[in-house]
This record gives sequence, C-alpha cells and structure tokens, in this order.
Amino acid sequence: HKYWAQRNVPSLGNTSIFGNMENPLRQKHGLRGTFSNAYNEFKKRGEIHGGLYLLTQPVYMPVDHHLVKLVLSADFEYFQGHGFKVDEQKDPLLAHLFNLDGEQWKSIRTILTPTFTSGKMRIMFNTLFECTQPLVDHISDEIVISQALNLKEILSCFTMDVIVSCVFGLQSNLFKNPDAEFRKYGKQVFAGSLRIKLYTFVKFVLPSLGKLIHVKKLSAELENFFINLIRDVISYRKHNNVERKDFIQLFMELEKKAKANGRDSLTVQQIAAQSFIFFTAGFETSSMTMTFCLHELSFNQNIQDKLRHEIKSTLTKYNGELTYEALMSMQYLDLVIRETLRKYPGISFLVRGCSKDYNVPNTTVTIEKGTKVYISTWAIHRDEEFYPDAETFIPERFTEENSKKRPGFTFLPFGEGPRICIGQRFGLMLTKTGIAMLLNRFKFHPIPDQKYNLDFEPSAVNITNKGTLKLIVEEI
Ligand code: HEM
Repeated sequence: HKYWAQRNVPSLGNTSIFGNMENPLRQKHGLRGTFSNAYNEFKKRGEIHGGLYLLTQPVYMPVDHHLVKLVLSADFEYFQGHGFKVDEQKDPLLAHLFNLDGEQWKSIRTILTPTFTSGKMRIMFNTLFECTQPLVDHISDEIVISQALNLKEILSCFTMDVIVSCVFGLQSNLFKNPDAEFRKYGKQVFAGSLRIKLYTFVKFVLPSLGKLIHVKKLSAELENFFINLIRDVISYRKHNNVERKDFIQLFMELEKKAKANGRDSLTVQQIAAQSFIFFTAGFETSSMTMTFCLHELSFNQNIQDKLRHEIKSTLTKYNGELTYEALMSMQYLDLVIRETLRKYPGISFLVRGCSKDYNVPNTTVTIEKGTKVYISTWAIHRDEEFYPDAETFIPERFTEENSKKRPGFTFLPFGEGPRICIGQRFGLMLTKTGIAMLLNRFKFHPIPDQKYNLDFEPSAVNITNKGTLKLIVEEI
C-alpha cells in the first residue's frame, strides 16, 4: 500500500488488509461504493487523479474530465482494452468483443459495427416490436388479480424475449413459458451465483490469482447450449432458406460477403461468443433501465403525465402505430431515458487496462503497463458540479441547450471512445419501445412503503436494486 505514495500519486488513507475495499464478505456497496467514494474524496481535495488499492492491487483513477477524455479517447492507444485475458480454448464463449484486445478486438469490432447502424435498427424494429404485445397482455391479465406488480421481473421477461428473438432468432415467450431454457441459463449468468461472484472477484480484485488458477465463469452445460443453439439455427436457416430480421441474419450476410470477397468470416464459435455478449451485455442493462425509469416516473407523476402526453400525441400523428420513425421523434422520451441512465448507469464504472507505460500530461506521474484504470460513472453522474441537485430526477438536464453547458465525458452510461457500447442504439431502441408501449396503456404509482432511494446489490457489476421492485399499475 505504498505504491502510489512512492509515485507521487494522491491516495486514500484508511487502507485495511482489503486495501480501499470493504470486507468482501460483508460488503454493503461493493466496487460501486469503493470507486464512488474514491472519486468524491479526490475531487473534494481538488486532485485531478488518484490511486487506490483493491486488496494489494494498485489501480489508477482519473477524476478530472480532461484526463477521463485522454484515457477513453484521445490516448486510446495506451488504454485499448478492458484489461481482461481470455483463453479461447478453455472459455470459448468468453472470447467476445468486450474481452478481446488489440488486433483481435479491432477486427471483430470492424466486422460487427455495420450490424448496429440506424438502418439495421430500423429493419430490426418490427422483430422487437412483436414482443411488446405479450408484455402488455400479460400486465392487463395480471392486474385483474393484483394491481401491485413486480415490474422488475416482468421487464426482465420482456427484455429476454426481445434479445432471444433479435439475437438468437427464436421465440422464448417467457410470459407463457416461464421455465424456458434461456431463463434458466440467464439466471446462471446474472443471478449472482457463487461461481459468478468468485469469477468477478478474481477478475477485478485478484487478477494475479487468475493467472495461477483457472476460474471458469460458465458451466460446460451453458457453453454447449449456446454454441449448439447457434450452430442449429444457422444450419436450419441455410437448409430451409429462411430469412428473418435479426442479428443471426446479419451474421449470415457478413459470412456471404466475406466469402464473395475471399476473406475469412466468423466461425460458429465466434458468432456464438458475440451473440452471448449481446445477450449478457444487453439484457440486464436494458431491463433495469426500464425498471428504474418506471420507478422514477411513479414518484414523479408530473413527468409521467408529460411523457404520456408526448407518446399519445405522437401515436395520433402516426395513425395509432408505433413505428421506428414515431419512436425516434419522441424527444421528451429521449430526455427521460437519458436522465434514467444518468441516475442509474447500467454499469457503475468503466475499466481499462494500460497497455504501455503512460506519462500523465503536465505531471511527473507514469502509469505503468498492466495497471488497471477505473472511472466511476456512478460518481461522475452524481457530481454536483455537472448535475446540481443530483438526486432529483430532472429530464430537462439533457435538452440540447443544457447538455452543451456541461463539459464532455461527464455522461458515460455507454462508455466513450472507440470502446463505447456497440449496442447503444439497440439498447436505446429497446428501452424506449418498452416505456412507450407501457405508458400508452397504463399508469404507474409507487406501492405504499416503497422507498424512493433504492438499495443496490453490492456484488453485482451491473446496477440492480436489491430484491423485487413492485409498482401499482392501473389500466387507462
Ligand atoms: C441500456 C442498455 C445498455 C447499457 C447502459 C450498456 C452499457 C455498456 C457499457 C458501459 C459498456 C462499456 C463501454 C466502455 O468500456 O467504454 C458496454 C460495452 C458493450 N456493450 Fe453495452 N450497454 C447496453 C446495451 C447493450 C446491448 C443491447 C448490446 C448488444 C446487443 C450491448 C453490447 C455491448 C458490447 C458488445 C460491448 C463491448 C464493446 C467493446 O468492448 O468493443 N450493450 N455497454
């Protein structure tokens, strides 16, 4: 715990045997709290950056937004990757975009980028939209029995239906078939099982242990399920000349183009790995964004009414139909979703691995190759300098005029720079569609005793509240 002092980098006092972390066995705020406290402390002291310790691992934190910009964008060549190593042979499904580095990352990112253009999103919109009817029907049926509904659970079923349909080209129909295999495997990845907790701990906190023992994140059963599924879907479509507006179709078109140009295309295993990250990166982030949005709207009835007014008047303009164009024209909806992502960024921090020694400009500090760099999205989004009255939900913060008043790199729900979330357009389209369809049909209120300030799962990297999230739902 002398590493940073020896390098003239400000650090925090009070290090314990856990470094600056809470006791991992009794944590209340997890890494979200660790990074957010560090940011607030460095900022209070007027520091542009600081160093902290995860157990004994020294990690670096830029605080000043100019430095954040250098790390994420301008000096990207020093901070290209997320700093995770994967062994493709041992963990085939983990060799996906998020985990890849260097040339391998660049080549897959270049191949995948054309699948997320606004033109491709427009094509996929109908496939997504088909999943909204079961959602609305389910809620209509359920409120006859009880008006207090667990929206967190309902929106997770909806999001999984959308992702399974748009990414894997299948219908999971979780409202009718709650025990579908996707749900079972989804729970293995997201539900904070011991395996996932251990994996997360080793990846973020004890990477040196990860070099000695191989901690497997995914069970062999889950790996086989996803790889065989992709193989079967592709083979079925090829043999039966089936075309569908989804990512599998886009992957198959990429393969055709690559063959025509004599280039290598993605293997089935590579497609399965990319589909798997779309599933994991897109699922909880999108479903929790909708859940938190409804939570805020239920406590802010004036904002809910204003948004509903925009949705209904837009639908009238488009003959009662929610089209891609109608959705994209809803400006207030855009502000509401952005404000939701400010207060509840899907992931509370960004991570980069330093790939070669980096001299922090205008200082004598060198960040050594191999050092992990953490940026606290959570704390930046609650920094009163950029977001006065930060705990209050104010969508107008994101009007064009108000956004221009803030410096760049202070709104980071999707990350920034070349490694910005590739699925951003899809995630926004999905969350906006869900919210628009729900507000058009239902009113939402908090259940009695519901606290406005939520408690969050400490061990999760994604932001998710503890337990359920129930709201009173009333059909209009
Ligand atoms: C509201 C929804 C979403 C949020 C808040 C979100 C957030 C993020 C964040 C913070 C990152 C890390 C960026 C960085 O390191 O700078 C990321 C990366 C990524 N996201 Fe998303 N995401 C969302 C939806 C999606 C969806 C729907 C997909 C896929 C269909 C997706 C696929 C990915 C992938 C593949 C990466 C890794 C990109 C790379 O390293 O090149 N995300 N996302």
